[in-house]
Amino acid sequence: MPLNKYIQDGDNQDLTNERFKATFDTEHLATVYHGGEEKLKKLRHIRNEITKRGHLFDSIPSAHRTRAEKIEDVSRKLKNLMETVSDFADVTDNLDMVAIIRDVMGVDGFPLALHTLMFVPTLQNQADDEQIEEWLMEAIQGKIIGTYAQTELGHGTNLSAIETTATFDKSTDEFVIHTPTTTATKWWPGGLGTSCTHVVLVANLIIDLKNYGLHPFFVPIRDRNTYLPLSGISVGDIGSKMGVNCVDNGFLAFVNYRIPRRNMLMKHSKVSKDGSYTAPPHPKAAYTTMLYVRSELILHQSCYLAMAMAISIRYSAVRRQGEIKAGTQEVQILDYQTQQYRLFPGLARVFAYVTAAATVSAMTESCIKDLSHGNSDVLADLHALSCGLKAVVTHQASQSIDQARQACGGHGYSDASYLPSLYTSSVGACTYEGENMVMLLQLARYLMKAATKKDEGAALTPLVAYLGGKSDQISTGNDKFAKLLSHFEHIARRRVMHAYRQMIEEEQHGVERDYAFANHSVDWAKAARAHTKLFIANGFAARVQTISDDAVRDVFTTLVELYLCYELMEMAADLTADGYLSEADVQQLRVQIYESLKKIRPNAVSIVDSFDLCDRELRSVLGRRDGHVYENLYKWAQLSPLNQKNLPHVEKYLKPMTSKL
Ligand SMILES: Cc1cc2nc3c(=O)[nH]c(=O)nc-3n(C[C@H](O)[C@H](O)[C@H](O)COP(=O)(O)OP(=O)(O)OC[C@H]3O[C@@H](n4cnc5c(N)ncnc54)[C@H](O)[C@@H]3O)c2cc1C
Repeated sequence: MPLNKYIQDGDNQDLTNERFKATFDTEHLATVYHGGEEKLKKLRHIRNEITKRGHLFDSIPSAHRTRAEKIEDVSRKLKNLMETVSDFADVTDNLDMVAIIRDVMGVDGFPLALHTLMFVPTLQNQADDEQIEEWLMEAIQGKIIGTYAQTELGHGTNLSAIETTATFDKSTDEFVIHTPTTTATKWWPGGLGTSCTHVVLVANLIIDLKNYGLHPFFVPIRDRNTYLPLSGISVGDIGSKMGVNCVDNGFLAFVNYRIPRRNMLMKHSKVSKDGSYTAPPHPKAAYTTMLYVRSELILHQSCYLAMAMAISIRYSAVRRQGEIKAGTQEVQILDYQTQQYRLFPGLARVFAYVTAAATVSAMTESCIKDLSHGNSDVLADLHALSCGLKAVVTHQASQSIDQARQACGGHGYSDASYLPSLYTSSVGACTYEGENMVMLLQLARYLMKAATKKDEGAALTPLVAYLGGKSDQISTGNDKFAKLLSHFEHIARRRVMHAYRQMIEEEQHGVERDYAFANHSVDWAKAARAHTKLFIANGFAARVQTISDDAVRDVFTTLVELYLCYELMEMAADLTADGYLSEADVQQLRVQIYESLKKIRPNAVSIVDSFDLCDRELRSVLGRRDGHVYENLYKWAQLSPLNQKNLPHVEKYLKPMTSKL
């Protein structure tokens, strides 16, 4: 019995040969990747149930549809899904729902994406018990469809400049919602364009002319029967975008629109009938939704990257192009070291990010529990970390996906590969949920405080304890990765303290701290990246110890080795600066990368098989399990609507040019 369980008769022979090379049991790696036997079993059960339901599929690939048709297709599947999903899955289990949505909807989004990802979680975390009782079930059942409306035309990042107002009118016990200027128009919320009946609106709370800052409000915007905008509301779609075009991102403006006082989400802050305001117990209590969403985002990114790796690595085993020595047989492109160097670091990142997502999700859950008991000790650490992870993971995942696309040559550029959708969906996340550079600078401010503490000899929390270490103490312990991890610590410490010292020096010359920080923000952003990479690297390396299967642990160890060396080489200049490592040491790291590529090569296809992604989910002609790429690319092209007869552009413009009649 071959160790790779994805072999079937009739498959492309090159792919089958690859699968026979596996040194580990793909079932065992799939179990590790999916977080345990039970989870893998459940995922497969769900997939089988979806397979039985034809009304959850598309008959024509999405790439051949117009934007309106795509939105219609995903909406049909969504309605069908909502009617049956509870028969085969636990709708409150987030992992189940992520898998189902990815399978049925794909990665270009759907009108209720923000409803699931932001609207419902915001109600869960920020509505009080009575409000939850009133709205949550209807929201979960899709009787209320919502989104999260925060960004305005004029301001996204700078929340303090958000202009929309919610002014309390004591006489009627209502809030009056108003859009005072064009720039105050809400812009971007997913699903707002055509689909939502409600929004969680982020607006300035005004009581007796005093502005209490931004607060969330539950606001109906469309009639649930007619779908017409309610009086006082202007709403619509903002048009097509680089990607995620199955989401109808929208605009929204209000003219003195009234909602009851009790429509302010009041779990944390409250306004009573007489207009008195109660502040939240912890000023950042509402951050928990953000933490939750960011941990989800990291998980989504790891899935997108896993899909891109499965597509590009399988295709690279099927595709033959060129010869290593002239006159010999054309080689599988996966045999080129350059191809491996392009793809395998991305493969290692998949496992690194899955591990980081699981860790940060557990930390978030425990932080939310602590907060409910009034303990907010870890919130600052976790919030800062989540900013860094969001920025580093979305950026690197999208970079690796684009590398995967380029590594597939011309066919990678075709929508038939699904790589363009994966890239545009992944790269969008560099902007939403906190623009990446701004996220890094938020983490940098936390690191600045930590560096100050270190300077003052004060105690450091565990996540920044490395700042107190010394760079001349390269670990010589037995742990395989200890030395590499001490290099990560060195880089993070060096970058943080370098940015800090530059800033302090300016301060000593009379520059105010805010300006001194801003003048060194590039260095601070680099410090934030290094801090985040250290966290990911530590978690990934530690994960190896938890794997009991020897063969899987060997594969995992090689992936960790590649990950650590590759990320270190991306920051190589920091390693040789100040004589920390010699050129020869750095060359050794480079050699270790090439060795890891060689070790991964025979297992590459089996590793991506172990992601256990089915063809329906992958939506990629290049990434098909059976490897029959060429005949199916031909079939895919036949479905193009441009292959119809008598196209208007030909009839109206081209024929008159070419016709001799
Ligand atoms: C696909 C997609 C979906 C979205 N969905 C939603 C949604 O559902 N709901 C919603 O409310 N919003 C949504 N948004 C909006 C998104 O949250 C904002 O675009 C994002 O917060 C960035 O804000 P901005 O567009 O105003 O960019 P800006 O803040 O104007 O950023 C522009 C540039 O300025 C830089 N910059 C800004 N401030 C600073 C600073 N302090 N220091 C240094 N550099 C700075 C940034 O780094 C960036 O390079 C979505 C956006 C996209 C692309």
